Amino acid sequence: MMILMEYHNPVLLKESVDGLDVKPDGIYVDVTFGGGGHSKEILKRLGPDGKLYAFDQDKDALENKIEDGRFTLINENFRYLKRFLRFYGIKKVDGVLGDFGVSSHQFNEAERGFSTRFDAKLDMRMNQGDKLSAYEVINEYEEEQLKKLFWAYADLKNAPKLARTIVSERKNNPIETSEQLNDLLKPLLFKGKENKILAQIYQAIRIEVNQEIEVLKEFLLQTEEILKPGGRLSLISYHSLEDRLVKRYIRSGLFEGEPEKDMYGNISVPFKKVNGLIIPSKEEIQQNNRARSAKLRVARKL
Ligand SMILES: C[S@@+](CC[C@H](N)C(=O)[O-])C[C@H]1O[C@@H](n2cnc3c(N)ncnc32)[C@H](O)[C@@H]1O
Repeated sequence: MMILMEYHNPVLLKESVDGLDVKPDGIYVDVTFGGGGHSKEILKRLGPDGKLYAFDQDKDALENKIEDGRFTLINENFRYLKRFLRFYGIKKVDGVLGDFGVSSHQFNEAERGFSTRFDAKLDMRMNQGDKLSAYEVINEYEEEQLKKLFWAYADLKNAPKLARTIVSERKNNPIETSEQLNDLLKPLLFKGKENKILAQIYQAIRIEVNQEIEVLKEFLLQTEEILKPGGRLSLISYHSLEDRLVKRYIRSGLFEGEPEKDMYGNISVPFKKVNGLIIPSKEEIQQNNRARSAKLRVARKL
């Protein structure tokens, strides 16, 4: 019997689309289209004159394109949000939704190399046309660069040892597959926690390959420019680095430090948060394990 795997089961669907406060004739952007779960929900709430633009850098997502005159799918990185909206003649929008990270489809396709569960070539590119893959990170990065990324993106205490081991192994043999990488690193990981730590290491490599932190910052800065006053930002993050950037940006329009006060002690900020942090219910996590680390933040453009 053939089992058809779902492309992706949307996380915090109702809560995140509620966060957009969809106006029937509004213009919205879903920057992480994937299987189109959030996009379909936005379209349901839009009237005949509404518009939805969606981005996904993975060409596999194109197979989920929605046939609807109000919908446009753009196969590009959302770091070019403003540029591509301008191409379609759009300067300002009513809401932007982002559901970051990888889709279940990407994670479950062995040859994409995102999962520790399969033996595959080291890859992890969300955009199959990108030059940098996990192979280059593991085989060509300096020991110091590897150490830094294991520290910064996975907070691993034994980052120096992991980096040293990788560099010494690849002098003899290139590390080409996930099985080779797993076999090399597992003996260095805390007994009983190997799989969990390995998943953190993979996530750190994935963040580097897809430049996720830089891309998120570039994207956030553009949302401030393209949202109309009162426009909504509804963003779902899956790891603390991402969530911290989103939280700080919503609070102060900055990624670090505090905003400057004027002579009266007032600060000028681009957004106001709409509610506190929203996380999935126990029921949602039971039905969809991928939801377990999700954090939703919603803000309104001032
Ligand atoms: C968690 S999935 C989104 C799932 C989607 N909300 C749904 O309901 O099916 C994230 C998607 O965003 C895409 N993506 C991640 N970062 C991206 C970026 N910087 N630019 C464009 N697409 C990106 C991934 O390729 C993936 O398909």
